[in-house]
Amino acid sequence: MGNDIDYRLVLASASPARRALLSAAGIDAEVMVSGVDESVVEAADAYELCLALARMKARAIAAELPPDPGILVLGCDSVLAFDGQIFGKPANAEEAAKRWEMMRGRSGVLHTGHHVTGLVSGRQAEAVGTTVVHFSDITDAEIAAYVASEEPLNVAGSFTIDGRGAAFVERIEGDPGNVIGLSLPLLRKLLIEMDVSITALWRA
Ligand SMILES: Nc1nc2c(ncn2[C@@H]2O[C@H](COP(=O)(O)OP(=O)(O)OP(=O)(O)O)[C@@H](O)[C@H]2O)c(=O)[nH]1
Repeated sequence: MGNDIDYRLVLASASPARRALLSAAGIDAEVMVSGVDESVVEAADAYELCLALARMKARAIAAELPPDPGILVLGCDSVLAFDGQIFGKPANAEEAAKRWEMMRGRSGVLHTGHHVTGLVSGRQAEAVGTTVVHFSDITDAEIAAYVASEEPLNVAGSFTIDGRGAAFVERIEGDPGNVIGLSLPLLRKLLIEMDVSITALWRA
């Protein structure tokens, strides 16, 4: 990919947090939600699952776009690997509470799959960001209040590190953005694989 192309990013994700991370980093991504059925994807483990889903989301949007060499499509998917299980978003409040009863005082690994594809070049780059998350040993009352806030119902792993959930995460090992939903240092490296500088995506 040459440097004389006017690149812009299409984010194949409904996640407001992902869009906000990009915007804060100088990148105004156009959002196109793929609406793919994530349940059809089988994968051996959390790492493979989030990568396959990120790839599926990006490719679904890429297939809808005109062949513009400047468009790069980014798909992401986040899951928590905990105690041999894969936690996406909880099905309901009961599941969120049950998860926290298991997670409190222990740690899990938040995996976020990233897939970038160029429309005309057909080039693509993908990787999984992993961040270890150490949860506080919170009380039953705190779990009940957190679930009642509804925050944990819409996020992978039933927790956030930048919302109410921040009070319940002792520390992390790795990129915080990766937990929120998109790792910018990882995106930079994927773009380099495609001969694109992340600075080329910065708003003027
Ligand atoms: N703000 C915030 N959001 C989080 C955090 N952890 C996970 N999430 C969100 O949880 C959601 C994970 O579900 P995904 O299936 O990856 O993404 P989605 O929101 O369903 O959106 P799509 O990409 O369109 O599927 C994403 O929106 C993440 O941004 C966190 O610590 N903070």
